Amino acid sequence: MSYDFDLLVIGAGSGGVRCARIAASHGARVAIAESRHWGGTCVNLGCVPKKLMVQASEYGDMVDDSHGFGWTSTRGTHDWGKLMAAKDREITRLNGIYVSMLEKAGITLLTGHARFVDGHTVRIEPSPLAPDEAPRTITAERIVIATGSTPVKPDIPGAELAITSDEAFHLPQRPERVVIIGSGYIGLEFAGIFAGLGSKVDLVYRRDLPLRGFDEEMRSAMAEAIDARGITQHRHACSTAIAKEGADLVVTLDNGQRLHTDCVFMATGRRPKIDALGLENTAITTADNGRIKVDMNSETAQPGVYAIGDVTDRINLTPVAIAEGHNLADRLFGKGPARQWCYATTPKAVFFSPPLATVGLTEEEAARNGVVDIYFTRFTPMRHTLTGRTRKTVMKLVVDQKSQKVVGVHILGDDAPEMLQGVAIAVTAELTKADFDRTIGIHPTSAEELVTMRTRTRETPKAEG
Ligand SMILES: Cc1cc2nc3c(=O)[nH]c(=O)nc-3n(C[C@H](O)[C@H](O)[C@H](O)COP(=O)(O)OP(=O)(O)OC[C@H]3O[C@@H](n4cnc5c(N)ncnc54)[C@H](O)[C@@H]3O)c2cc1C
Ligand SMILES: NC(=O)c1ccc[n+]([C@@H]2O[C@H](COP(=O)([O-])OP(=O)(O)OC[C@H]3O[C@@H](n4cnc5c(N)ncnc54)[C@H](O)[C@@H]3O)[C@@H](O)[C@H]2O)c1
Repeated sequence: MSYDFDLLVIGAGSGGVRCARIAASHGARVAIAESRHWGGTCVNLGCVPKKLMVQASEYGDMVDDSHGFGWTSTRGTHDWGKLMAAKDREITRLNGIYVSMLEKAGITLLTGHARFVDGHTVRIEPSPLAPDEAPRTITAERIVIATGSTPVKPDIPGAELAITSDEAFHLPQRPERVVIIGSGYIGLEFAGIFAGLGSKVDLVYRRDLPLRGFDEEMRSAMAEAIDARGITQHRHACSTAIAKEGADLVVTLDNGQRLHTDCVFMATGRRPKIDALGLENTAITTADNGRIKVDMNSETAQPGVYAIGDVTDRINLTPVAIAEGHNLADRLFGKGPARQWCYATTPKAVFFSPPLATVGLTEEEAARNGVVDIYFTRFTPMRHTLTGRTRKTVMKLVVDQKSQKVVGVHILGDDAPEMLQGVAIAVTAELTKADFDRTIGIHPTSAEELVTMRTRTRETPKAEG
């Protein structure tokens, strides 16, 4: 049987674009379908605009901090419209780069919503990106689903009055008051953005500390950093309803509190995007949350159809989607060995101000494997000795006592993600505390603390069970 293409990729986000480009570089005839925006979530509604907004939110504090160094400038006011326009211009530029990069690679661009007709056939239907495009039917020997994920809101009365991160990138003006529900990545990052730009922020979450799943001690340090940023935390609280009262939105919490606000922001997670994908016309199976089930090779239950990135709900980060797409294309079309990655040491960063960056195991996870040596330090970074700002840097090395391997590194503080990328190489290479110790520091930096923590802070016994 002859097909129109060797490979059809559905979704031109982080994973799909890399998969298509690598497959084309191996000589495959490739098409890629995109229904909404070239570059996907990361470029349009995720990492890139978020990081630009985080950076925007840090200038006010920097102006204040400069006074400690003799400057006399004052903050002035922030122009939200100007920031949004600048961000949109940059995203439009990136959209163009993605399109030309794909075209230069000889990939056929199909603008529209893809829906499976069968395991080798897909119908491309008109979508917001191309409402007037005529529908087409495409066949491909292999198909990769890289359709990403989409925000979810809890099913409470008035949920339709709340926004998610999708809308937060296009608000016509900055809300003076924001209630953010959820204290994961998105909740914290936007709490930091709005607080830094001058909004009054209430952060509502269900547990005693933010960032479930992160190292407990770092979660506590983050809770202190959130306080230091002037954000009000409502712990052990769940929103039960949202209502409009006059000009205000009112969020009712299960502890009886009522929070008056201008904007309610649900940062309560995302779900895999499989809407109208026609999976029922294939043998593909999904889990309860819509995650497409795949095997170790990213292949679905439909032979020849694969899934990568957020739609598989494994590690939902851009570099992981890229790695999955690259590896799959190498395996399907490459001549040599496929490029491999170490997923166990995927570094992660939460772009709060200050940011938190982490690689490897938490203390709690490491203790399940055996006795752990902890090296912990908390200090005022040099800059803030003059600014007077209450902003600590916290660093933690988690060392497996028996092997002396550094199995986890956690940093909360200015530039933590920039510091951590290099350390992630050391953790991936399974280096020991002695390797850290024989590395000379760079002085004067915060990062030098990573190689100068001489005295063990404590020993954590092996966890039972
Ligand atoms: C607010 C926010 C901030 C984030 N910040 C970071 C960060 O700082 N660092 C980080 O590593 N990760 C971050 N992420 C996560 C990151 O964006 C995702 O993990 C990554 O984009 C996943 O890539 P993907 O290829 O799986 O899907 P996506 O990038 O979501 O791409 C999927 C594409 O498929 C298209 N599509 C969907 N269905 C169809 C269809 N039927 N037909 C055609 N096209 C379709 C979509 O329009 C989309 O363009 C962030 C996410 C959010 C929401
Ligand atoms: N810096 C980054 O790398 C970055 C930034 C943003 C997003 N992401 C990726 O995108 C994913 C999604 O981000 P996210 O912040 O939406 O998800 P998340 O899973 O990080 O956080 C969601 C939070 O909402 C809470 N929650 C869920 N249902 C709730 C409810 N009904 N009421 C109250 N709270 C509820 C959860 O307990 C959790 O703390 C992340 O897991 C991450 O993989 C990464």
